[in-house]
Amino acid sequence: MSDTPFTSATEFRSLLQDLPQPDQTALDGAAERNGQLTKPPGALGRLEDLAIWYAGWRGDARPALTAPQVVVFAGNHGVCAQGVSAFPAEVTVQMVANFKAGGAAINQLAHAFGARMDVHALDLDTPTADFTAGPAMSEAELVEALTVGWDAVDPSADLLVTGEMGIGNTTAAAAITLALFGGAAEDWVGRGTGVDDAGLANKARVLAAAMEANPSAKGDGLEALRCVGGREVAAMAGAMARARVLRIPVILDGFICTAAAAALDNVASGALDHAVAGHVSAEAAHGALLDKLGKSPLLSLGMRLGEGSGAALAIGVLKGALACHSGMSTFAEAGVSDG
Ligand SMILES: Cc1cc2ncn([C@H]3O[C@H](COP(=O)(O)O)[C@@H](O)[C@H]3O)c2cc1C
Ligand SMILES: O=C(O)c1cccnc1
Repeated sequence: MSDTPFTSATEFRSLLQDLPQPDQTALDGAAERNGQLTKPPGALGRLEDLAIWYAGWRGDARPALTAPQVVVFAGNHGVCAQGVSAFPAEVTVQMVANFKAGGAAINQLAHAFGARMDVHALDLDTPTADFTAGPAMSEAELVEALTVGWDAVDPSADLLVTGEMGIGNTTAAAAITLALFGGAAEDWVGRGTGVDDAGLANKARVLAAAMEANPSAKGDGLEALRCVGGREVAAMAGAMARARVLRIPVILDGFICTAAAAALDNVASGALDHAVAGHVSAEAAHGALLDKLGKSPLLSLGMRLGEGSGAALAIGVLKGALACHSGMSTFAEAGVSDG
């Protein structure tokens, strides 16, 4: 039995209307400390903003980052019947076994940056319905997936990365972004695991059919998650919302993770204030999506993997920012002239 504070999409929606804010005293204290550290003002660039942002959410002007959590959610997609991926759907369950055995990129990156990693496979034997014909999920299925995500967050974590594995999910993510931001299907599709030009055109066709079959997805984050998303995508949204309630900062990963985040932002503007963009992936529309959300990526490495991999790398950047912020001496402590 979960003690999740929502049992319906409506309750989840209203929970998002009343989210905690960062601690102003910690923000002020961190900004003041930042101004006293032994470096020219602003010389650590965005690392300074990152450290102050993190301090605000943690309620501590001089915080440490010692317990990052990476959670990878996996789901299967009925829309794979439309030939949207370069890989077969059985890769999803095979990769879950690989995650559990420690053999995937995200295992290595989580380990490299000192993060605990958890894997949650969501009903892999029952793919969501093909959303070119109607909603991918019922409301009960959506709530179940949001709940898995909500419950996956360790309350004692001090940073969250959500990752995903789900063959077909760049199509689901593109359908969510098309539903929320409009434009042409071609604006939001990308090559995912590596489809060719014909595959790209097919994905655009699938998106057009998805919008036709799911009018309620347009302009509504939760309906978009339900109708054209997927279980692992909804679970990421649930986990990010839980992190906000616990004031655990989040690093966003690639296109799919950011599409899940966009659904939350659509329901409640400001719902992503506790999140930074870890990287911009090579998936065609990720940069545009980050622009829509007003997020500037920390890294740009041409990655297009998902699994939380780009965000996991950015844990290193945030750790560096906090090592400087919390560990450096002030001008007074070091006896350095402050100009
Ligand atoms: C071996 C393998 C490992 C992966 N890890 C993440 N993805 C990524 O690729 C999938 C999305 O691309 P598409 O929409 O084209 O299917 C997702 O599972 C995503 O996490 C992988 C894909 C493969 C093949
Ligand atoms: O941007 C991503 O997260 C991504 C891109 C391609 C394939 N899988 C994930």
